Amino acid sequence: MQQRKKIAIIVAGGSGTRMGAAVPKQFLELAGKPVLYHTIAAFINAYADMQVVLVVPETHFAPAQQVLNSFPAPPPVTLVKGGETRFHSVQNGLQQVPDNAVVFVHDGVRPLLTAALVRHCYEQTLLHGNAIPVIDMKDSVRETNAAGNKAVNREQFKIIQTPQTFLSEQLLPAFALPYDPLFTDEATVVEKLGHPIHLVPGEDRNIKITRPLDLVIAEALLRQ
Ligand SMILES: Nc1ccn([C@@H]2O[C@H](COP(=O)(O)OP(=O)(O)OP(=O)(O)O)[C@@H](O)[C@H]2O)c(=O)n1
Ligand SMILES: C[C@](O)(CO)[C@H](O)COP(=O)(O)O
Repeated sequence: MQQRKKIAIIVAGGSGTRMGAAVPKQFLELAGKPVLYHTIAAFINAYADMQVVLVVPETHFAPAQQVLNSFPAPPPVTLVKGGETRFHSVQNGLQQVPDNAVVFVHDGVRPLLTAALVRHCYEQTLLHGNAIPVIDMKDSVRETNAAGNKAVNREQFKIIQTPQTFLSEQLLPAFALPYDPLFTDEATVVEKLGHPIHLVPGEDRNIKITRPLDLVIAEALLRQ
């Protein structure tokens, strides 16, 4: 199968409101290194020819550069400024993407993904055009509405993770669409252009660090 350029857009342009820390959560320490260090390392360890586009708030270029300087060798990373929402941060990152690439879009605050997941997403994208990692729901689920609530069959639902991975010819035109607040991930945007979305198994450990408890869980998982 023909190989393609590999570009990881790591979105870390948020402010971490729900974490409530003094600095955005992507710069907090996790097992002795910033969260972002672990995330970048997972991608560059997956493929020798991986190129990373790191999207950070314009106000945080200096701490982002410090993270990059802490690698044993300079990593292949381009810094790009974040946007108003996650969608706009992805749009900014996409400006660095060449044609004929496989593009991974990953939350900077999911530092525990494995290189195996990155490689599986790449291979599945070559076969299916995209690959979206998902895990099963563990809890019971109810739908709420104005009238009250009702149980739903959880087998019909999946929890969506990143890296959401696409051929560049699917992702680039999709992000020319006007912003819609329902675009909470890339699959939703690409689906809007009519592309079927190919789900692949995600990883339980690939949590999104959102609140203080998530950092405690991530630390425990890293020390396993
Ligand atoms: N304008 C934005 C908003 C979010 N993100 C990134 O998208 C990922 C997932 O977003 P989320 O967990 O919601 O991060 P925050 O927006 O920082 O958190 P909060 O919603 O609590 O403020 C994070 O890596 C975050 O940095 C981004 O690049 N640009
Ligand atoms: C992209 C994502 O991580 C998939 O689960 C999620 O949609 C991000 O949501 P957030 O509201 O930006 O945290």
